[in-house]
Amino acid sequence: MRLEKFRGIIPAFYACYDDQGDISEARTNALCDYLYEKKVNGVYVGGSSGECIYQNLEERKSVLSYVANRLKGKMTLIAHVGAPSTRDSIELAKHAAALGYDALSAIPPIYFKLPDSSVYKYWSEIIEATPLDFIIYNIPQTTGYTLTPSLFEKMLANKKVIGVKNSSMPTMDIERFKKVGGDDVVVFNGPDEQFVAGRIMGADGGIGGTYAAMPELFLQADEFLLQGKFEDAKLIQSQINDIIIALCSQNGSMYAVIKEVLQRRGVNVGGVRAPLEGISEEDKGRIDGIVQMIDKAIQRFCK
Ligand SMILES: CC(=O)N[C@H](C=O)[C@@H](O)[C@H](O)[C@H](O)CO
Ligand SMILES: CC(=O)C(=O)O
Repeated sequence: MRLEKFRGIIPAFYACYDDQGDISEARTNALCDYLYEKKVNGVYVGGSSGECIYQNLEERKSVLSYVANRLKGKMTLIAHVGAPSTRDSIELAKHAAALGYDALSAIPPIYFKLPDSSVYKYWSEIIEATPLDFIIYNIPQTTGYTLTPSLFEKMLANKKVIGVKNSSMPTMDIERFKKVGGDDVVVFNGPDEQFVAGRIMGADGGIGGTYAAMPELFLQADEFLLQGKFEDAKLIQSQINDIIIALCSQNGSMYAVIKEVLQRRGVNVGGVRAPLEGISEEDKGRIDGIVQMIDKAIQRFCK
């Protein structure tokens, strides 16, 4: 029951900037409202997609506040509080707890290659700082650190650890983490390109960086799985993957392209922060095509 709210489709929330590149409360609210309207199950705030790595502590705190003010009580709120130092991570964690977030999450320490003992200590100190539940974020391709089932098991001895958001590519990792944790933990699929496979291998839900560009399609994929319509789920995943490949094939970074897609879908969240690159003139025309792909897929699959 306690874990029931950590299921379904949980978009990773994007950084919302004004035209000067500062965090925008109004644009953050607009993204909140759009996602609420789409009936997603929750949001994951301040992760990779939130450009957390390019924001200072005050900025990250204000984003957490704006989202909680707008969405608290309307959907599940997960705060990503991973930061370079344990000290800053704890400060973010306490802020999220005071705002009433449903759970915390954090990547392992980055930059220095630290041993498992340091990773364990880092996560444990964040967890001890607040009463909130905690979701480990395993994303080896960006952090360079791979969570093993044995460290996961060790972390699970702490009852506040409720699961893992797994972004490694093998779907077998999802199956292994689920095996270690059983029904008492939630495992989220990370790679959006294999959402359907991840769910079949045992993921309870998904947290993803492209969900907000096309929430209708991920909600429908999840629905097909719940109904046992695997052929339909496979078809929609294939269509989603064509769209993700297009999102990643422009001059601008994937997030810049997604923000332009959102703009065309009626939500202005500004651009991306450097060193992420913005879209080019040539990208603009091609992004029209991506929006058409999304619209066509919605027409085809979503009733
Ligand atoms: C490496 C990375 O950022 N992974 C995200 C989180 O798991 C995904 O949601 C991707 O944004 C998505 O799968 C697109 O490649
Ligand atoms: C899932 C994802 O992209 C994030 O961490 O924000």
